[in-house]
Amino acid sequence: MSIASVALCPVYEDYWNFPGRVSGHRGPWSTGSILIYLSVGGSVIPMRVLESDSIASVKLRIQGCRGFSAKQQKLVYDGKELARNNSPMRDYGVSDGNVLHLVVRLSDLQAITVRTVCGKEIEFRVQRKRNVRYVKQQIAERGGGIFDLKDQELLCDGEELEDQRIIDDLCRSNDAVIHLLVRKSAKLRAVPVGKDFEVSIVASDVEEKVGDKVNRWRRRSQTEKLPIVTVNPTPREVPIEPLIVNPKIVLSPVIEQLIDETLNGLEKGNQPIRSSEGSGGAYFMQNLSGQKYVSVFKPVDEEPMAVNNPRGLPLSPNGEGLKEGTRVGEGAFREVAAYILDHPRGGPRSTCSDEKGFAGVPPTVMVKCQHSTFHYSEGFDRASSKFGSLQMFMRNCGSCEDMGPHAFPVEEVHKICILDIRLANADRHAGNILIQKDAEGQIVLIPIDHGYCMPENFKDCTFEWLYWPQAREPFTPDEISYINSLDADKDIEVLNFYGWNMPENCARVFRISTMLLKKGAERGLTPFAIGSIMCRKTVKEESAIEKIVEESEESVLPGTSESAFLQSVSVIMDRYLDGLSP
Ligand SMILES: Nc1ncnc2c1ncn2[C@@H]1O[C@H](COP(=O)(O)OP(=O)(O)OP(=O)(O)O)[C@@H](O)[C@H]1O
Repeated sequence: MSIASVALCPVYEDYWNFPGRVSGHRGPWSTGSILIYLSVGGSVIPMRVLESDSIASVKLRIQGCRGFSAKQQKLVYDGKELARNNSPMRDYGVSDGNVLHLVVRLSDLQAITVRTVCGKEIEFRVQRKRNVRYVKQQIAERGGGIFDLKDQELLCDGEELEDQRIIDDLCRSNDAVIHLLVRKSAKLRAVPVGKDFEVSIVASDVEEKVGDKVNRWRRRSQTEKLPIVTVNPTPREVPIEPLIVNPKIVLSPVIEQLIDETLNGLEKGNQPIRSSEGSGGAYFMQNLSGQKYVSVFKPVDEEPMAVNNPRGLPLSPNGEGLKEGTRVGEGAFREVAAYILDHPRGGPRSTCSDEKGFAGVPPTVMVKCQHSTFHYSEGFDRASSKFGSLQMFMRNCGSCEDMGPHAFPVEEVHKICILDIRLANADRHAGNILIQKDAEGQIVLIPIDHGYCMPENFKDCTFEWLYWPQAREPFTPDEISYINSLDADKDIEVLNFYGWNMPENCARVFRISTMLLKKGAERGLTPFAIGSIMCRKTVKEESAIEKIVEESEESVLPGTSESAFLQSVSVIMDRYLDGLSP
């Protein structure tokens, strides 16, 4: 966006009120003071900063003035995310008069915790736009039928909350304690905790009943027969169907069910709901009853800087994505590739298997989908379907952004470290790991959002877990044996079979990442040590792996085959790693 076009947009008066502002002219500002423009939601906010200000401090100032939590902000300049919080603005080339795009990730979901007196918890998240009745339905459903809908009463300040009351209004305007009464012998109490509220049951005999019912419900769902999907048996237009490029591919039952349930919801008229989080378009797809999200659809044309991006990000000038070495429109392939390559412990799964992968990437498939609620910059085009990734919606009680890492089990962190190192993930922030609790209350981490995996270079590799203590623990023998079983060449073939012919540069990065993971694990290096080799400390300072690649490039003659080049990388990498050992 040019300054000329900025002038046509409404300008907020906040400029005059920004803390730290002394007067209207540049004079009083110390050297390095620049005026930038924040473009957010169709408005432009001028802001004076220092070139030496870190990204984190700029985000904090935005938080102070606009109220958006720094953690929920994403700043984009010149088509790139300013992802390294400790780096100064100048390292990203931001200078006087530049326009930065601010994407705010507002949480769509309100976390609710129902806790029994015995400490058992039922956790779920509801969309903020939902009403009190919906919350009651969820409590009834999650409680395995113990809290009948008709028995529940939600109270606030002694007043009964009507079923139509919207959750967002309730949580925003009320700091008071909310009580949920169950007209049997149980009483629940909800207390606001930060932006969430926590509901606890005040009753003595509930726990056992909840356990029984939940178990019975689980048994029932396990024995339910999976519906068989028929993929467009007639030429009639269906709202969603899988994209299968290789006729040898047989969809696994879990993928069939995912598509089928999404189709049922669409055919019933349950609209996709656009997430207010994220820098691209992501839609929560509902099931038949409209009571549950079953999947998340991310259309390729709504990716950041793609033509129909709903977050107002400008078009990419050269086709490069928000992260270095990625391409706009390829995010969906990468999402699917991460699921395919997340092999179970026993090795790659067959196409019709739905065995869970080592890291637990949710089942993901490429689909073609049509709906008028999707974003079209130039109006809905009835004739066109959108292509994109469809991923199973994973029940969760928040993301790692909402919680300190200390409670995460080491093996849960390690499985994500292994995935990210292999795939040279350029977007592993804490919001991209969901938290679930299993039947025993143990934390399970779910990696999502793999649209920036397998880039063409290592420049933007970022791993949130690098700062977590678990990453400094050594790999277990089990993990090492999984790492030993990995084979980058075979993985590339597998992706080829699924129709993704990985570009040469991406394949090179992928092979080198796998090589580093294997060599590092063999030498007893921790995920932290290996991850540190892959990540830059600052925007400008090259990582060790980049230097290894550079040295290898210089050491081979032009026209050298890829395998000879990789051989050279292997030798230089060995030398580097041996130098690290005590
Ligand atoms: N499989 C999933 N199950 C449950 N929720 C999901 C799933 N995938 C994405 N989400 C949620 O959907 C919202 C949008 O997802 P998306 O990955 O686009 O956002 P994001 O991680 O914030 O993106 P970005 O990295 O661009 O900031 C987030 O709230 C995310 O937690």
